[in-house]
Amino acid sequence: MPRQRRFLFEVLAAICLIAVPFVLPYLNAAPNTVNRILVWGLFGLGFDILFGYTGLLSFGQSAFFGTGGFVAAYLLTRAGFPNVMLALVIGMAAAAVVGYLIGLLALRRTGIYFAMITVAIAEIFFFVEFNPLSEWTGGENGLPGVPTPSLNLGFTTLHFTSGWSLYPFLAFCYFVGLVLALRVVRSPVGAVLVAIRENPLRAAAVGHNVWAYKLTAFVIAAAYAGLAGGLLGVLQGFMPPDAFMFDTSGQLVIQTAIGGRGTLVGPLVGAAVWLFLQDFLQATLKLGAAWKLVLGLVFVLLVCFLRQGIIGGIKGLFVRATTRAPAAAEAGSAAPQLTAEEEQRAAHQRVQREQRQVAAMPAVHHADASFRGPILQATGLTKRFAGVVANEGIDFTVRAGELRGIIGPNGAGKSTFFKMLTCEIAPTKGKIVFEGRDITGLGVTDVCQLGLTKSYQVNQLFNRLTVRQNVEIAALAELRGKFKLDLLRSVASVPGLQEQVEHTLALVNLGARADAPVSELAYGEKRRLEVGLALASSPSLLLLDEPLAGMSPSERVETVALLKSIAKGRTMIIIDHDMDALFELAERITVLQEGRLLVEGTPQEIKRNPQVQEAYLGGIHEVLQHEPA
Ligand SMILES: Nc1ncnc2c1ncn2[C@@H]1O[C@H](COP(=O)(O)OP(=O)(O)OP(=O)(O)O)[C@@H](O)[C@H]1O
Repeated sequence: MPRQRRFLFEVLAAICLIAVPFVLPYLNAAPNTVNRILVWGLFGLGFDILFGYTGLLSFGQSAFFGTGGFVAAYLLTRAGFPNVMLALVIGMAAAAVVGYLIGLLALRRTGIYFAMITVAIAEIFFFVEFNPLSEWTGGENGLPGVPTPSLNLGFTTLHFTSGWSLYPFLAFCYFVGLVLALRVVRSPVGAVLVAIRENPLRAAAVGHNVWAYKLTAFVIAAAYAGLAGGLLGVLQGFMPPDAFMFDTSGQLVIQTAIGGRGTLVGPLVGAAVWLFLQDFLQATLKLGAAWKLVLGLVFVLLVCFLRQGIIGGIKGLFVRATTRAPAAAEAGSAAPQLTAEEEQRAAHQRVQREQRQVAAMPAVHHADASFRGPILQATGLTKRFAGVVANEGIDFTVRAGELRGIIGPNGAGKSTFFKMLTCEIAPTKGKIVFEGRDITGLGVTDVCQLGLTKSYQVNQLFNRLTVRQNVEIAALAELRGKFKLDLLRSVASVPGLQEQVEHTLALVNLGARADAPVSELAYGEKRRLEVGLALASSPSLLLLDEPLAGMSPSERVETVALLKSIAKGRTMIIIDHDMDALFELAERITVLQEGRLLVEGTPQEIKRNPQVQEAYLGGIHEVLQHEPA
């Protein structure tokens, strides 16, 4: 969200919050219900950062809601603490600390296992609150007598007691929470959280410390939950034991799904639907306990017909309307249809234009200028998977500035070799030295940060983001390091980011497609973006795993031309099955066969090598075909 739009959104949110006590009483809305919606909305802001933005579905938020609530309530009711606001902040901090400790444990697992751990944690907290800690928490009686806040302005004191009188205090807390959450999701940290939701493997491979960022989201969500828990006690004048109940976590998940995840205000809207419907079904229609049945049906219908939730659905309609309008305008002034020949000429001119642009740009490099030896040296590299020997005793050296090709029949162990070089998997035996440093046993993130990365054989993109956002994610890792808590700055204000993104887009010839979502790209464009993600981290050694795989002949021509221009001033290793392309591109070729290094040499030597022809027996033709006449 650009800065002006975010500011407009904040002003609109403030106006809505101010208008509520003037409008809703005319609609017979109970102030207590409105206040509860704000508390749940605040609770949901943190949860949405965790679930909607980072993709971590936690069923354990009640643990933090209860912790914050009971710590604040205990201070105010039993410890004689005089300041309500400070007690709320201490409760929030306690929930954040507990969130940090629980996160250390829960984030060791992903997906359903993570969700299961959070369920167990919620249950443990519920048990602890009712049993060993009941003396402090009041057990099933909770903690009565929680005071309401007041604000001394010097000349007068404002008392926020109950109903509409408490509303301004809660609305202010929600507004501050919303503004901070908006800052977080628009910050570089927010961009990385979305990348983790979309493709954690690639987020780690481009150099982000995925685990640390997940922990950050977990702690933020716990802090919001803690503050909301404290406010619940203030709102009710009593801290209820059910704050810790699993139902609380479940209700939060459902409200977020109803309102729309990944929207921040979705949980507030979901809470409004839930609580107004509850009031209406129970108080007006007198349905008694059956209100949950009706609410359940509403939830099922919403999930079936409005999968993105209410706000998500509205947002979708808005995006469709605003993207259709320029498309219609473009259609009105559509360029005349080109013939195939004209299209080919245009493509050729485009490549030449991009190459000229690239040549004019300074190459951004990660390389250690003081380093003089071979850039990469692998010794005795071996990988065994149970009974399968994928690589065996490979010795391999690449000098700085070289463009090396790797070929080998299917299953020869090429991709496994790349995975070991980038530390995606650990070798069973052997050693890897990069720029004079032993990197054996490091992780893929650290190695990328050192300047060694790869593009994948099967695209690993951030599919629901635009081309520009994809490249930004990779560039952010290079510019900010693997972990940085710049939570309150905007992505656009990261120094050097825009230059690096534009440079990379030009390198892979995607400048014109920068704002297109990945899902709208042609296959060849996706392959180029795959290379772009690796390039955006300015590696000193770039590995490309089958960059031409699956491309049409014209896409191959275009991409080979791009690879040539990318290769200038870089060190690259390319695996591909396209012999023509590789013999044209590489200075030296390494041939793998059955996991071992068969031979190494110039393209001419490799073409003539009888061992290579033998290795490609099934494809002997293929190698011979490329012999000069
Ligand atoms: N995770 C794994 N578990 C078990 N075996 C594996 C694993 N990864 C690779 N292999 C095996 O290791 C061998 C080498 O596989 P690898 O993918 O490295 O070959 P490749 O030369 O890249 O093949 P292709 O050209 O088809 O991509 C194959 O026999 C493969 O089945």
